[in-house]
Amino acid sequence: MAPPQGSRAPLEFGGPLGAAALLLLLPATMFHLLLVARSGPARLLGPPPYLPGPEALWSPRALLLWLAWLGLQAALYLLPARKVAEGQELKDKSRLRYPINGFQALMLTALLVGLGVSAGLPLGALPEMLLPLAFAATLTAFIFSLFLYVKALLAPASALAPGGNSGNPIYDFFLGRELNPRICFFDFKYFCELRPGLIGWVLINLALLVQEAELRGSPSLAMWLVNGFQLLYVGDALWHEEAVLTTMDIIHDGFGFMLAFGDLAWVPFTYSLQAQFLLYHPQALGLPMASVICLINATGYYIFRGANSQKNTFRKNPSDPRVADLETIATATGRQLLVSGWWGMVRHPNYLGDLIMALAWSLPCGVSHLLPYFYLLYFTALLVHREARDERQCQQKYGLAWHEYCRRVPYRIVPYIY
Ligand SMILES: NC(=O)C1=CN([C@@H]2O[C@H](COP(=O)(O)OP(=O)(O)OC[C@H]3O[C@@H](n4cnc5c(N)ncnc54)[C@H](OP(=O)(O)O)[C@@H]3O)[C@@H](O)[C@H]2O)C=CC1
Ligand SMILES: CC(C)CCC[C@@H](C)[C@H]1CC=C2C3=C(CC[C@@]21C)[C@@]1(C)CC[C@H](O)C(C)(C)[C@@H]1CC3
Repeated sequence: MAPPQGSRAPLEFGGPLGAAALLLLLPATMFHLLLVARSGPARLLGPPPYLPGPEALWSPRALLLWLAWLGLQAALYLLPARKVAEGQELKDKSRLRYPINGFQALMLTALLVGLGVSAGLPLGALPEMLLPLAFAATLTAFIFSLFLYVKALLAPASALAPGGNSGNPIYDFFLGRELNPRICFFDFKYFCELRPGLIGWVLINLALLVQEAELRGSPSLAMWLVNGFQLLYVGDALWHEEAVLTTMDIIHDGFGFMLAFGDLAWVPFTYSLQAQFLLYHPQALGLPMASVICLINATGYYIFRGANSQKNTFRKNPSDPRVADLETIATATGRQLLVSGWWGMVRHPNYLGDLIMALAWSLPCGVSHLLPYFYLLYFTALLVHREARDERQCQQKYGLAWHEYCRRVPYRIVPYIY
């Protein structure tokens, strides 16, 4: 059994108490949002319209459907991949290998859903099952996180994450102990981060669009925009799948309840909130306003993609002609930091682009309700917190060079503001 490691790593999320609170608060928030989105007043800050009884949450059919979805995505993950990528170097100097077939999984899922619909599959009935499906996903996340916690007890010390090994079971269960839990080639964290939740999110959006068409004759322009923007975001993530290997979640965070619940339940059931809201609260959106919103989304996407691609290209090969002319700072680790281009504008240009897109996803829902702006509010808090965590890690990793970078690029996310 591996001894607890990293016990001196500073505790995050308010330590064990904070983690215990989040274990309850996160699922409660998700169910609150699901209930409020379909209620008339749709008040984000008001009480839920009713408290669902066990019969509204528990459905063997929904559980079966959810397990079948996970099974389908796992089977698609195991299909031959166009490429196998290597991850970052680990503590023991080894590198893990990852299949790059996420976009293929998205396409095959679309094909299967298309075939299902033409054979009579009632996709428009899915929105009625969101509550029991979310319950099944939450249950799965709890059980799966328990499995991950136990599995980590048998893992060698070198396989453990820097955080998540405090010795406090609740905290470690929440944060995740093992960095890259796997069975053979099947990497649980990498699979969950990009497949069932992200693809599930766009499928739920599509089902909401189909139900709107069934109810009102055709989908509204607002619904088309939300579906289109979020499909672009998910398609982009899967097209650039390899880039996820350099994100904080894969490199630094253990795999525990936070990510398991986040990936499997939170993403599909709360990120589809705008489409859920639109189904029950139709919005009239004119073409001029729709064009402005498209422009906002395109600007956000341009910054998000430009920044992420620039960093990934640079990390893979600093002499790549696309980044070779950029100014850099040398660090004691041998790695360099970009100090011009996107990364010379603010220290997290990719977060800025992501936030601008988040705004564009909410605007089609109008300004009469706060609820569709939940994603923007939550995401701002998540990214501000994430930026602070990354800042601490970079300070540790790069020391003086990081200070120099912060001096040269003083703003974190929004130029001249933050
Ligand atoms: N939709 C959602 O719910 C979420 C989306 N995201 C998105 O995921 C993406 C990845 O985010 P995340 O993993 O948090 O962070 P980043 O992709 O920004 O990665 C941060 C790392 O980048 C490297 N880095 C920082 N500054 C520089 C520089 N100047 N030059 C070169 N490398 C630098 C450092 O790692 P090193 O030096 O070791 O390479 C640092 O640890 C973002 O676009 C974010 O918006 C994130 C969370 C949730
Ligand atoms: C439930 C908690 C409050 C927090 C859970 C956070 C997770 C939902 C997010 C942590 C990092 C994420 C990323 C994406 C989705 C959300 C989670 C899992 C991402 C896959 C979205 C698509 C992007 O293009 C990306 C850059 C690949 C993202 C990577 C981080």
